[in-house]
Formats: sequence, C-alpha cells, structure tokens
Amino acid sequence: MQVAKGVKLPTTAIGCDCRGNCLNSHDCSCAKLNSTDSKHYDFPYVHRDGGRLVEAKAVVFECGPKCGCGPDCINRTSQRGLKYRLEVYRTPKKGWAVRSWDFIPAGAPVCEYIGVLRRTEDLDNACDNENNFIFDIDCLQTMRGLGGRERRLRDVSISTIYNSDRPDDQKVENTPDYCIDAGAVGNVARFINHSCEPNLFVQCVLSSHHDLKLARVVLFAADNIPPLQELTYDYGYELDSVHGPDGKVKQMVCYCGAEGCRGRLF
Ligand SMILES: C[S@@+](CC[C@H](N)C(=O)[O-])C[C@H]1O[C@@H](n2cnc3c(N)ncnc32)[C@H](O)[C@@H]1O
Repeated sequence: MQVAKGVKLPTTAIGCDCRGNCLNSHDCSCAKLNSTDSKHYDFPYVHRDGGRLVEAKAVVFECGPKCGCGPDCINRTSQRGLKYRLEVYRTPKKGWAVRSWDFIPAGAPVCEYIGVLRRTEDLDNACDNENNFIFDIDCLQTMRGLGGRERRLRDVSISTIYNSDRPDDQKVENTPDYCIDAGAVGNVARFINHSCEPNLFVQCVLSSHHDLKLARVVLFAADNIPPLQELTYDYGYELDSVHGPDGKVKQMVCYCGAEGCRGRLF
C-alpha cells in the first residue's frame, strides 16, 4: 500500500505476547479484541483450508508487527497474500473482471484492496470524479450493508467495536476520512466488479494499528465459489447518492445479471 502526502499512519499497536503461533484465545490479547463476550474469547478464524473467517464482523483484529507470534499464526490469515490463481478477463459490458481458476471455500480471504491511502478531502479537492477505483474506508457502513447486502451478516452485531471500553476506539462519523485510491496504483482487487448478489464480501481488518479510519479492506468469499465464476462484491452505493461536478445526480446501469439486480450501481 502506498501512502499519500498528508496521511499520517497511526502508531503500531503493542500486540500480543504469544510465542510461535497464537494457540489460546484466552491468552492472546489480539484474539480478545474480537470478542463481545468476556468469557468466550475466540480467534476470528478457523484453521480449515488455511484459515477461514467464522463470521463477518464490524472489524477483525489480527496480530501485527509487534506481536510475539510468527507469520504462520492463525490470527494473521488475511496477511498471507494471494492463495488462489486469479485471472483478469474481459467481459462484454463491464470491462475487465476477475475470476479464480481454483475453488474458493466460503470464509476464505481472496485479496486485499490495495492502492494509495488518501485523505478523502484531498480527493474531493482534486475533483477526481472519473476515478472508478476509489474505495472509501468506512467500517460501519460496510458492516451495516445496504439492504442486507452481505448474506453472512445475519447474526452479527455491529455494536462491539464501537463500545467505548477499548483504548484506541474511534468515534463513528458520517463521512469516511480516508480512502484507498487504486486509480494509478493497485492490485487485482481494482478489477473486481459490482454485483447485487455478490459472492465476496468486504471485511475491515486491523493488524498493525487500531485506527478504524485506516483499516485494511479485505475481500472474503461469502459462499463456496466454483472455479471460473466471476468474483464480485457489492459496491454499496445508495441509489441517487452520486453527484457529478454539476451537482446533478449521476446514474450507472448495472449489468451484474443477478436475479435480484437493482438495475443500477448508483
Ligand atoms: C473498480 S472498477 C472494476 C473494473 C472495471 N470493470 C474495469 O474494466 O476496470 C469499477 C467500474 O467497473 C464497471 N462496473 C463494475 N461493476 C459493474 C456492473 N455490475 N455493471 C456495470 N458496470 C460495472 C463500472 O464502470 C465501474 O465504474
């Protein structure tokens, strides 16, 4: 990830003092951050298939640079890079798209959204309206979803991370302060299209620091995904929420082809 001028990265979190791999969730201070129930701490991932997320959360706390554990720790599952052979291919109506040559099991991390970390206000100043590769870092919005856009969220509460008993807790605000701009610098995630019935979901992850506003954005499999099925996530636009430089509402037709397609991206 590149960092734009004016973005100050937060202090690195102290982390856990586990050794080797984090094995006991009751001893691991990172695992504890993921739990709402002080009697039942658990890692957010299970070991199956090299690590699968048990359930979507407002934010997942992983182990980071100052933790005592090593790179194979289960609580670093989203940090291990690409595991599946992803192909960027051309579609008739949506431009480039992404699919996997390998089967992807539900809950597996697929890729991180990479680009330049920018302040949203700098982007607005640049009037960069035609940049289709901006990802707003907005964990609360991501978690709430729009009309239940993430199927696996049903049983999940968004309250946990916003409780005030955490030292680095952040206040929830309406406009995201930071975004990831993959316009000029990015990875395969920038080619993943929107679908109204997606097979990926967006998960905010904190590993090196605990600032929600600068959380990492990782795409996880929402379902078991067969090889060669297009990978998609819900871009999460509210209809009529995007405006052009002239102030008029902008619209974009959606070609996701899902049965429940809303007809427009925005
Ligand atoms: C992040 S880019 C995705 C990659 C893009 N298809 C490309 O060729 O670079 C987002 C842009 O892809 C197109 N797109 C993504 N999902 C779409 C969809 N469901 N229907 C129509 N266009 C879509 C739109 O032009 C959108 O602004």
